[in-house]
Amino acid sequence: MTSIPLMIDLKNKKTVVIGGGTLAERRIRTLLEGEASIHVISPEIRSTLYSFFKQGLLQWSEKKFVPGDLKDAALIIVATNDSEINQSVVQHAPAHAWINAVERASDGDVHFPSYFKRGRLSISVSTGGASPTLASKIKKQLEEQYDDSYEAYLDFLFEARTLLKESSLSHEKKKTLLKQLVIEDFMDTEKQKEMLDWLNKY
Ligand SMILES: C[C@@]1(CC(=O)O)C2=NC(=C\c3[nH]c(c(CCC(=O)O)c3CC(=O)O)Cc3[nH]c(c(CC(=O)O)c3CCC(=O)O)/C=C3\N/C(=C\2)[C@@H](CCC(=O)O)[C@]3(C)CC(=O)O)/[C@H]1CCC(=O)O
Ligand SMILES: NC(=O)c1ccc[n+]([C@@H]2O[C@H](COP(=O)([O-])OP(=O)(O)OC[C@H]3O[C@@H](n4cnc5c(N)ncnc54)[C@H](O)[C@@H]3O)[C@@H](O)[C@H]2O)c1
Repeated sequence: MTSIPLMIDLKNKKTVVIGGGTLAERRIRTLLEGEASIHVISPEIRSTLYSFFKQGLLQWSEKKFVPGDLKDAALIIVATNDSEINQSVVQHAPAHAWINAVERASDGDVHFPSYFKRGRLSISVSTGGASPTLASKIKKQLEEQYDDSYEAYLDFLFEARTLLKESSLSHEKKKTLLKQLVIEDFMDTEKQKEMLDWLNKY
């Protein structure tokens, strides 16, 4: 399988999760960050998922999977501990839907990478299924390199870039400044303020 990384906005997109165990919970935690509309189909669900259900964060149908459950799904997470059921879900998935198959990734077409966020900065790591453990290890190393301070720095870069785009500065000057913002030491909040004040004049 050849995959490409893609950032996706799942807000209000119908996501059907078949199964309510450990793996379903891991996927649902990620999906909740993306504000997806989540519908869990499973005769039993873990207590954490039950509390999400009680808080109104997801819908839950307390029953076994039937093919009609997949109607209108944009994304389907196949996460039961029964291989035959998992295969049946994949077989009945509508052609338009994306599938994440936790038991055997190659049965689906979407992978979940290891990732972390620092505000607007997202860093994700995938090993193409070779070693999720290595992906997790690399992520931890990058988490140290790109620490919490990057959140504020990214907010600054966003604001500065927005001001630059709207400014009357020449195209060449804009290009030079965009490069300088990441080459020079603009992690310093004093320097950030000076730059924003300067940009606000143009
Ligand atoms: C990153 C992370 C995100 C997450 O799952 O949320 C993730 N797996 C994590 C952990 C982990 N998973 C497994 C172990 C046990 C040790 C080992 O095997 O190494 C550990 C280690 C642990 O638990 O710490 C076992 C395992 N994983 C997969 C299979 C099935 C298969 O290979 O087909 C099996 C065997 C199942 C079995 O035993 O039967 C498949 C996948 N796991 C993926 C992601 C996708 C590929 C990512 C990549 O390309 O690197 C993919 C394809 C799933 C998908 O996206 O659909 C998360 C790290 C969280 C973090 O960031 O800390
Ligand atoms: N991708 C990964 O990283 C990874 C890691 C470990 C395990 N796995 C695989 O993921 C699968 C799920 O593991 P788990 O630990 O979440 O299992 P689990 O036992 O915690 O949960 C299984 C869930 O499936 C539900 N279920 C069973 N039959 C069903 C049916 N007919 N319809 C709807 N729901 C049904 C159960 O009610 C339960 O909620 C296993 O097959 C395992 O091999 C994947």
